[in-house]
Amino acid sequence: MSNLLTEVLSPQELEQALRKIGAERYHNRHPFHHLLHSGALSLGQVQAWALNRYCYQAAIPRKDAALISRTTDRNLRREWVHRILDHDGWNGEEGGIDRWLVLTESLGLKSDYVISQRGALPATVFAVEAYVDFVARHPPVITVASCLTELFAPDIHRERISGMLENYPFINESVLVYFRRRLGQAPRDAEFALDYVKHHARTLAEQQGVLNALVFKCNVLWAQLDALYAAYVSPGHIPPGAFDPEQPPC
Ligand SMILES: O=C(O)c1cc(C(=O)O)c2c(n1)C(=O)C(=O)c1cc(C(=O)O)[nH]c1-2
Repeated sequence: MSNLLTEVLSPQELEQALRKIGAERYHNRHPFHHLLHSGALSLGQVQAWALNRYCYQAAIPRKDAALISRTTDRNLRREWVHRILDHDGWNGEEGGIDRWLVLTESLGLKSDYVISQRGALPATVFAVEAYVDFVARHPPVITVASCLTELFAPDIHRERISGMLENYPFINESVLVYFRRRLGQAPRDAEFALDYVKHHARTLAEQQGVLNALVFKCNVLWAQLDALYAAYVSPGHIPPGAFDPEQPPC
């Protein structure tokens, strides 16, 4: 939960409060990302990150469909639908999920295994499903706000592209094409979402809900990295059935 509001904020003040949450809680601050971007991880640890992160990618179109199902606003539906197509692909063009599978394949993971999500950590599955469930249960003004983490994504994507290219022999440009594409998509999506929230969250309750939604979403992202850290960095307890770099899946 974010700090409790005592009075209605202007749209500019609401934006400032949202940006403050991102500055404090976005997952660019997580130690796992610092290890990932600085080249400190082994191939097995990078594989674990990529295959767990696949679960997030695969859930994004489902949560966007849940959002669309809840809105009576045609303009919002029309604007939002491209997000699903960006991930799933459209008209013969590959989407973000295909690009993610290029990344996991080039790290040596079979797509069937990645898509099955069999090797995912329990906490990844819970966090990702919590996001889909949150969006299905809340009204659009709140759920649009939950994707505002994307305001902060381009910086981390840029850092990831340059850090991983520089620091890992098994990473090259073609592997990171997913993130290059998101550099154009995320700012467009985030700008629309921010504008929508600033115009539609007018009451104290709505504004509080919007701030809480962004905190919730930062927690969804943070919890995934906590789980990766605990399983693959320290103390290194890999849950039963989860991907084990020492015993690659057959
Ligand atoms: O690599 C990242 O750190 C990162 C973060 C986020 C985010 O902030 O939720 C997204 C993405 N990537 C991403 O690639 C993506 O497609 C995406 C969609 C959404 C969303 O909430 O709708 N977030 C994100």
